[in-house]
Amino acid sequence: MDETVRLEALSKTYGSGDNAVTALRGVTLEFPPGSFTAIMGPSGSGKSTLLQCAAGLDRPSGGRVVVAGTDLSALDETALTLLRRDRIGFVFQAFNLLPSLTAAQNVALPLRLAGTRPDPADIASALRQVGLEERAGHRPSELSGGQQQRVAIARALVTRPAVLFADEPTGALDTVTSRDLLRTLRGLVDRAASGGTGIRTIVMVTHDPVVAAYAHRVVFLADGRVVGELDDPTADAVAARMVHLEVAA
Ligand SMILES: Nc1ncnc2c1ncn2[C@@H]1O[C@H](COP(=O)(O)OP(=O)(O)OP(=O)(O)O)[C@@H](O)[C@H]1O
Repeated sequence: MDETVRLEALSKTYGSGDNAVTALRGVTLEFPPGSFTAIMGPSGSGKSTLLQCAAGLDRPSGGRVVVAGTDLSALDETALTLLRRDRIGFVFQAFNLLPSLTAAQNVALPLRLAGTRPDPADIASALRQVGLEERAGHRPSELSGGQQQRVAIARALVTRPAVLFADEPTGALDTVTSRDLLRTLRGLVDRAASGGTGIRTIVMVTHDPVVAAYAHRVVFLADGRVVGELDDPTADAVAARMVHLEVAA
């Protein structure tokens, strides 16, 4: 199956009449399997809105989102919930782990919620992918911030989603921990691209050029439009583009 995520002429307007705010204005993008893309742009440029619509958490006002061959706009709420559960992973700045559960139990949660009996081998595999198999029995309070975020990523991976969406996943982490986590994310995509199992596509929103430089490609948004792309980005090149965008905004 073609697992590419496609955004086709995506638009989003919040509110109506005098209060209407247009957040996206005809965004067309593709996120093919094996790609790790960072979305950047000035505050208010539409980054989070793009991620929410692409992940099926919010409905666009116009255009289409196609995830692994399925047009999200054609789905009712139940079908959309199932597709999100089975095909899409999310990681946010706040880790949202349940404090009373161990790392392994937190990772198993999406499977339990889906009514499946978790296979311990799958839980171990998800924790191994983020380098945390030794800490399976630890509760969040016994883990560092970076380790907690790794558990959140393992939890997103356990359902084997087609794509992982991440909104500022390193926002709450220090520099060293962020770097480790980003290497892990990049490694997951690169390993899958070279024939391994695991997550094949990551789309990540960030404000930080250093974070964006871990991606294969950076897409720049301004005022709800795609205004540029950079392949094999360096932090300096991303920062230079951002200065232009901030000045123009
Ligand atoms: N629920 C909402 N209701 C009304 N307007 C909204 C809503 N969510 C976002 N907006 C507006 O849509 C525009 C894009 O917002 P969005 O959060 O997508 O931008 P962003 O690039 O992620 O910003 P930031 O970098 O500050 O997080 C902004 O003008 C914002 O005020």
